[in-house]
Amino acid sequence: MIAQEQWYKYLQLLSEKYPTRQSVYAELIHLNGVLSLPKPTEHFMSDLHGEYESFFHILNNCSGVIKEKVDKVFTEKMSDEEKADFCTLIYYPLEKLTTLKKKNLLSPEYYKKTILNLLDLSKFMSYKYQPREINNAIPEGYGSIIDELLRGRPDADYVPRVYRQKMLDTLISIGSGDDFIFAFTVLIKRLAVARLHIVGDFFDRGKRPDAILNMLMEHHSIDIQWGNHDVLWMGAACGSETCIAEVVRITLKYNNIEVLERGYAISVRPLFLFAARMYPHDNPIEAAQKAIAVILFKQEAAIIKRNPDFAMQERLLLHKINYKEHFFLSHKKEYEMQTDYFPTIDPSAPFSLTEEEYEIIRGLQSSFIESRQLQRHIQFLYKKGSLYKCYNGNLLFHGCVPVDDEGRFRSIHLEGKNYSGRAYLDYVEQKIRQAYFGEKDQFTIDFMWYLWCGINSPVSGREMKTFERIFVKDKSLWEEPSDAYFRYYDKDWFCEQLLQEFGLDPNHGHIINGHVPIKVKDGETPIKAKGKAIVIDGGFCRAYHKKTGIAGFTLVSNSRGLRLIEHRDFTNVKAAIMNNKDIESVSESVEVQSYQTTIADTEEGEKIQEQINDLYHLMLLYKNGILKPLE
Ligand SMILES: O=P(O)(O)OC[C@H]1O[C@](O)(COP(=O)(O)O)[C@@H](O)[C@@H]1O
Ligand SMILES: [Mn+2]
Repeated sequence: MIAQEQWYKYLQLLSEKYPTRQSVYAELIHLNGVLSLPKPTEHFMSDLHGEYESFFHILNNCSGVIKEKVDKVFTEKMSDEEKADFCTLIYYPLEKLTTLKKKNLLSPEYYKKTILNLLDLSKFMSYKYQPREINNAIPEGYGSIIDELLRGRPDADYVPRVYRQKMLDTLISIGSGDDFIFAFTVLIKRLAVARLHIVGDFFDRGKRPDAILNMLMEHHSIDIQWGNHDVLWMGAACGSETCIAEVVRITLKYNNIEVLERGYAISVRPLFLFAARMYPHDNPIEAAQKAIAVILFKQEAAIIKRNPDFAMQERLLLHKINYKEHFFLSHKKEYEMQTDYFPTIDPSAPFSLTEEEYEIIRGLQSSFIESRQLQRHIQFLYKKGSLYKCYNGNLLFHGCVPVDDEGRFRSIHLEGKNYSGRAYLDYVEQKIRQAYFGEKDQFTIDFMWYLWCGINSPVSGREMKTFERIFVKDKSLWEEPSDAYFRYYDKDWFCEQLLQEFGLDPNHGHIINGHVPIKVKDGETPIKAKGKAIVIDGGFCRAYHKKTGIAGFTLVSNSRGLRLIEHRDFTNVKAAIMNNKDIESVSESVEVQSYQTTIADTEEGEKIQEQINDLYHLMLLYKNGILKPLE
């Protein structure tokens, strides 16, 4: 009864928005039309790892999709060179126009020809959008004119052509050609990719994660699934000293101090000064790396000791170094070390931080907490991000869902309770949010570090061996045991079980992961379990190109199915602008449907269907005189 009253109240409210019969009819007709449009295109990428330049280009060329469309529309009209030139204009309009201006090549004819071409391309690409959406995709201020132009080609042979011709001539003669070209290029990019999903790992290894985030903060439609490197930086921004030490260590390892100092105004000078005194024989970067690594392992020990639930006692390591005879003792075996010089470790109390080490980490901690730019970026990750996402029938997450050796969801004991499967991921997500927005108790902050490197962490799924990788020569100790998940995601039944666990259709859904670089050069394929799972870590970052043999993937989901685009190496943005040098990309179908998916099949479609139902009932209330419409 109550529910019915509430619904009636809701319909009354709705009648304020649609006060007349005509307005209800119009909206019903519109929404039913929308349901039949093809599903908008989604792009998925992961593991960007600070690789700003190539990602910047890929975002501008929409993973190669713009070139494909240009090839289709202008096959006969343009030479290959002209097409490449036109594409560069769309990718980098401001830079391209400036170059042309310098060469005195910007004539009224150029503007006219270019705007007409942009118009043709926009029209071709807007077929699957409703007019309202196209309008929303046009940058503010240009809406009505671009909309008018899109309705018909100014040189077409029918009545309104004179009118449109005049519009075009005027906008060129008053000098707004540049503005319109720019607006068209924005529109084209928005039409090409209706939704962008980034399946984790923005940070570390590459030079400019900060620039990537700045760029994505302007994106019109994006969601993010956090990766282990993201959670590490989120933990650092929450003030976890251990996460901070690890962030600083990785940044130094890749010689990326600029990200901290210029990008985030976090000074590493005190650490460098301290390290130079402690390790006078090393170069400054190496000294600082060692100094921060020792701080890191001391702090990790404190976390491990106070959190038995993490079951990481095996990762207490500093007491296993024999400081006199210079070896590392593991399972009763002696291993040679990279260094025997540990001036900040007292062998009788190896886990204790020195006064100076305390000071350094405290100093870094306040810089991380006070960095406005870092906090802005982390808030963006929280706002647009989540641990996993169910979107249009697919399941997106960076790493894994912990399972046992038989592939059954493993039960994880934390804070006095057991969690498994989806409930475990929900618990983890809630903790990640609590660490930033809720009560910052010790466990919650420690857990952020655990999520970075623990075997039960859904974003890691590995037991990391950072200490061994830095200090022990024998690489057999570098191997990182990983969750059985990574052995099972190639099995159909396993993927089906996982999709079901998340309430998705096991026959049509896909699992989309990042995290594990796919060694394409060794014949490995990102397509697992006949396409039920797709692992899209193609190694955007340069440091990993050798490992994968390529330079990243984009997975594309459109109304006809799924395809995977494999990107090749990229020179740089300057060459792209000056010589029209695009990233080479090869595309492969993953799944081709005989039917076309429409908006009715998507999540947005479900919402629209609900709106239609409500409007239909409002219409009945008007018809039966229960509510009185305005005449
Ligand atoms: O290749 P690097 O930068 O030395 O890092 C190696 C470490 O990074 C990790 O691969 C984690 O990073 P990813 O999430 O990018 O795989 C660890 O498993 C490993 O210990
Ligand atoms: Mn990862």
